[in-house]
Amino acid sequence: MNENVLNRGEHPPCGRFITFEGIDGAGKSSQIAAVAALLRARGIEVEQSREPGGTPLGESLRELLLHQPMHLETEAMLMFAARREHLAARIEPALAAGRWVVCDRFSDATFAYQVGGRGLARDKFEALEAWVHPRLQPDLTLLFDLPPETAAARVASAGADPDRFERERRDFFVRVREAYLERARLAPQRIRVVDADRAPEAIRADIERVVRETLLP
Ligand SMILES: Nc1ncnc2c1ncn2[C@@H]1O[C@H](COP(=O)(O)OP(=O)(O)O)[C@@H](O)[C@H]1O
Ligand SMILES: Cc1cn([C@H]2C[C@H](O)[C@@H](COP(=O)(O)OP(=O)(O)O)O2)c(=O)[nH]c1=O
Repeated sequence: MNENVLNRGEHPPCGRFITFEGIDGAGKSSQIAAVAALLRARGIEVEQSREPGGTPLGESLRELLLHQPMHLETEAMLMFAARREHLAARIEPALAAGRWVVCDRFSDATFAYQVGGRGLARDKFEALEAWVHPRLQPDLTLLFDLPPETAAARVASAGADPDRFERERRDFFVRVREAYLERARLAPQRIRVVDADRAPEAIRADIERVVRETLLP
């Protein structure tokens, strides 16, 4: 038998999936670009995306989610509807083709914001997660952790019009932060807590080290 055929068949291409999480103002955005640049410099093909969003339909749902008042369960289902589309149209095809996906938020955000922050029943979250991605989880999640006061000051000094989530009070973000940390305790191998209450350079060095140690040969 032809050796090339055997070698090709043994290892189908499969990219890695990295997500970034944290309360609003944690400082994810610029660090995502840095991680994507680090990977590209290694010759890895990277797709950068975000949730809610990442597809034309997902971006339309994002507009509604960020600005339109709605029932909590509607909010949770629309987050997962956008995610279903994102998985089908972008994440799964990219990973299957060997590309890496670097994404600003995924289901840990629904656990933190809708379950932790707003009080969605856990079994409803678990049912939606099991429906939309029964097997897939990120290979690595970087959780940017910092006090809500610091994050709120950053959001305020950025000066943009706050959306429906950014307008929430301190106690909401205290609960969101606690729910993220709870999820990290449940999945310590996958979710790495990053101290985000530091200068951007220190955070960047930390997350580049974690990405190197966990995912790069
Ligand atoms: N480590 C940091 N220290 C101080 N300010 C920061 C830091 N990281 C980001 N910022 C600023 O805080 C604001 C929110 O950052 P951003 O990356 O948009 O957060 P996120 O995407 O997590 O909501 C921006 O104005 C950004 O310039
Ligand atoms: C993905 C996701 C986001 N969100 C919220 C968190 C954020 O406040 C908002 C948008 O996230 P994000 O894109 O991080 O906002 P920004 O770029 O303005 O920092 O959506 C949820 O409540 N549940 C979810 O499942």
